[in-house]
Amino acid sequence: MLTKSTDTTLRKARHLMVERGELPPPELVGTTVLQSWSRCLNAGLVPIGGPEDAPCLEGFEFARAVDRQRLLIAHARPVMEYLYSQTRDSASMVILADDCGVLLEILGDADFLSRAERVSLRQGASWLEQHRGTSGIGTALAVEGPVVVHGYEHFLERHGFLSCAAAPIASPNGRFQGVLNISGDYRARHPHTFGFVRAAAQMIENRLFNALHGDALRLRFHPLAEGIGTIAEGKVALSEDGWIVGANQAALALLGLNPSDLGATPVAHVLQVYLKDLVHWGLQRGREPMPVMRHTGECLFVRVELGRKTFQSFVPREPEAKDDALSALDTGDAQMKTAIHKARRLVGKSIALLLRGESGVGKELFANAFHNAGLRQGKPFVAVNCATLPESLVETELFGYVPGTFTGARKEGSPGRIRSADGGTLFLDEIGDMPLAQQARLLRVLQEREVVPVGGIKPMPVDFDLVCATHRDLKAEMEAGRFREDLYYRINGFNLKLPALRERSDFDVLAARILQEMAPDRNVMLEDSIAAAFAAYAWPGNLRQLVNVLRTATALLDEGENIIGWQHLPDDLAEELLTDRHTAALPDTAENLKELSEAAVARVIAASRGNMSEAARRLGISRNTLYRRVK
Ligand SMILES: Nc1ncnc2c1ncn2[C@@H]1O[C@H](COP(=O)(O)OP(=O)(O)OP(=O)(O)O)[C@@H](O)[C@H]1O
Repeated sequence: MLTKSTDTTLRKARHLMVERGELPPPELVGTTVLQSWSRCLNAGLVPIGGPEDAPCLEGFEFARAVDRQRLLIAHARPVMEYLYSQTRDSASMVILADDCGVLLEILGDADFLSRAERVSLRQGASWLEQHRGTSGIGTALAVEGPVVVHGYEHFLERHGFLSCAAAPIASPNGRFQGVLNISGDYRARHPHTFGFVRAAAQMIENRLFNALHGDALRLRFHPLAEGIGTIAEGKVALSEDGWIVGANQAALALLGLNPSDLGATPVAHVLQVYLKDLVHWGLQRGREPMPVMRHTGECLFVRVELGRKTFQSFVPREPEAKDDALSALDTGDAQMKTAIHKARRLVGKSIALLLRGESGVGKELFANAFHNAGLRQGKPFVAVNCATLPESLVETELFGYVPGTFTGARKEGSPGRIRSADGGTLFLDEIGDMPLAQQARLLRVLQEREVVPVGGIKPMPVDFDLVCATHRDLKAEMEAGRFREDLYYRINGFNLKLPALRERSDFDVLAARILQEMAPDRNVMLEDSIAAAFAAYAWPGNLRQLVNVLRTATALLDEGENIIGWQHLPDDLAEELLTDRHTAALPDTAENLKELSEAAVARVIAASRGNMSEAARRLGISRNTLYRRVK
């Protein structure tokens, strides 16, 4: 608290106190100083003369005091060094004292330090009011707030050459842990010192808070959204089950709590909000402040900061056998497993996901599963194929338009696909095919999180998770100048490559699962020779091609029939399969070729339903040769 006295009134006030032993009237000296003088007189201190016999810790006792405040010292030291660098050569010193007023650390100019030494401003000395009268450190501890004590406001006459600015440092548990103080020659008093000290004390408090609660879920709040991040913001740390375990002074005041309430108050007792809602908000909205009502009816704006512990305890950890939408895509292939595992870790983190992979590998299905595995499940999943949109329509389709923008447009305008994804997930398939002009516009949307519809001027806020997909090499597209570099980095928060079907090791399980989904009551299976041919086939159209083939074959099954044979396959595919031309990765050793050719012969015989003449014809060899081969 700043004092109000001038030199003249202060001289009068001191005269009354020193000469007559009376407390001066409040108009002569500030209340803080007056009350401090009163405490000093009550403690039996005499303002003039008197021996310098106040306590000073030394040796083991001082070492113990330092040890008790190791954390405070470690976090205060860098801040003190910064303060000192700002006040160097100004006949002053920066002091850290503990909660008992014992000076722990001192940085200062050599000349001033020796003057200060003479009045016991040295390590180990206690500067509690009852020991050394009114002073920055002692009075800040007594009033539990920041103070300036200037010149002869100090109770003891011999401290009159000092000007002190001090601010208490609260611990992350809401109690006072120490004091930061700058003392200098009173003639060199600088008006900014007080603000400096208060800000520095808060820096130390923040460092302590983060050191103790950095892993926990933290809330930063203020009655005004703009107040978050300022010196006046409240800050609390929550335990994994939602109890308030740490708070700064502002938080205690804003929530009407005492330090003893910490560890004994669930957040839901002071704020009308559930823990899970705070976590969901943090996951979905990041730094955006959440309006939350106090039980007393006032509104606070709360920024949720999710620490490491939050992710471990609130967000389901990556269970291997998790039953979510992504797990449905796991049919045993190691590459897919890895992709699913990685994607699951990204769920709910608002990181733009870029899916790479050949056409038809299931990128859209994967994106949809990613959406459904997260907290945006139930919100829109909007897929846009950038390759199939006519260039002239890309803009209006994506960004929407305002009424009356062009002839033939809908009277009421259109929100566009991006705004339709608000709250959910936007999936931009074949992003590599988006025209350059629209890339620039999309980039703005992603940066600003706002859409300006075609023909409009008013930006509309949007909130969505972004998943993009491409079968193109976007880096090559960038180098060729067809894809914007800045957009590439925006959409590529994390990229995942989905394997081509021919690279997958789980063909049989995958095919069986697709058949099961297509005809849940029929137990449809592939004839063995077909299963073998399918497993070896290159599947240029990937899952899309496989799904189509299986759907057609299932449709061609007679009633009561449940085995898909060669007759259920389209001719062109059967031929491809039989000629082996498109089989995947042919092994190159003679032995493997022999095995392969035997397998092919066996397949053709099976496809010919054991009819050797037909098999020989299909293979282009005589019946006798065929018989020799199969002997
Ligand atoms: N695991 C799966 N199970 C069943 N069907 C699947 C699976 N994966 C993909 N499909 C089907 O394959 C087809 C192609 O999938 P999708 O459209 O997701 O692939 P894509 O890679 O996005 O294709 P493109 O890049 O050419 O648009 C879809 O009909 C989809 O339903």
